[in-house]
Amino acid sequence: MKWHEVSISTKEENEEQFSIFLNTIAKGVSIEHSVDILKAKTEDFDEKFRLNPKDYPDSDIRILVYFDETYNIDEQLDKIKKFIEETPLAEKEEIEINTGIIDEMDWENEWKKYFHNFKVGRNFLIVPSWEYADVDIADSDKVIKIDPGMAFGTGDHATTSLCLTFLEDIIKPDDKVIDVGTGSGILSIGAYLLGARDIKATDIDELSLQVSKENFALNDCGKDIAVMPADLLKDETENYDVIVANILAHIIDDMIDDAYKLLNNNGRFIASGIIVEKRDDIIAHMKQAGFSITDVLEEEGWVAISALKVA
Ligand SMILES: C[S@@+](CC[C@H](N)C(=O)[O-])C[C@H]1O[C@@H](n2cnc3c(N)ncnc32)[C@H](O)[C@@H]1O
Repeated sequence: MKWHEVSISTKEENEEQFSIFLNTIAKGVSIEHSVDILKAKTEDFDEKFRLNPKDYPDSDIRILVYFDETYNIDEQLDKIKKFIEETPLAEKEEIEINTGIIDEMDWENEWKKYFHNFKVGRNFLIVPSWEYADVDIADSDKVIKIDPGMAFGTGDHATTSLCLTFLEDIIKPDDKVIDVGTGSGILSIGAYLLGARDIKATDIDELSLQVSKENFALNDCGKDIAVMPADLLKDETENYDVIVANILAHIIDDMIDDAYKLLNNNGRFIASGIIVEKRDDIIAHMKQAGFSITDVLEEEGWVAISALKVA
């Protein structure tokens, strides 16, 4: 099947608003950060960059939006333009939109060009499953094999790596953990490698649940991680030592009170996916719920918060 690809180049500050809106109208949305594109360009002399330099911004982000061929692309472009007109966005006049047609296989595999093994935190080594046989592994490496497919969570997005960094510091052997919005399952696998044993991975997205199960099997922890559909912590009844969630700020906001209720004393809520502009509101709500904020990390405009429940 052929696909319409719409590419939108814009400031990184606009990422959250665009991604929320575009996910409601398109079949697929992928966000490329200029740092990653430039890394790929210098590491691989990326062919695509040389073919289409104008598609690649020197700074900020490029959002790729996909509609299958049954869509009327002009109508979709009108919706995008209306959204831009009606939404307060940074440097609107600089937003650039291009369109093209591609084969399905292209966009399902496109991101693989940019995904190679890399280190996160002190000891995590993230390895794309298709590279595993060729990677040198040190004794100290905690290897997460991953094939995210179309789910979120290769580990190289700041929101994910900040969570892994926090998990490295806080997980204790046999901790009971819930990973809300598991995506590819990467955070649950990280928690497992750090010694957590009673782990639940949830998501509202069916595809993510399927992909995470595949990744748990790939990392030989399928038996130790329960996977289930759930909307945040709304129907959760068990108690946990660690709750980790990398979702957007307004969604994190909806789960703060439930997280506090469900955590054991001295338990931690690791919350990520928060743009820097929303940090203070989220921290204020966490404190109001009863949490002590012990650490806040920031990278590429994203914030992750480590909140402690003390009785
Ligand atoms: C940014 S991804 C994070 C994936 C992975 N945990 C990581 O850190 O890379 C957010 C995930 O949250 C899921 N999600 C969004 N809203 C949710 C909700 N209300 N309840 C549970 N999961 C949700 C999405 O489907 C997506 O898989």
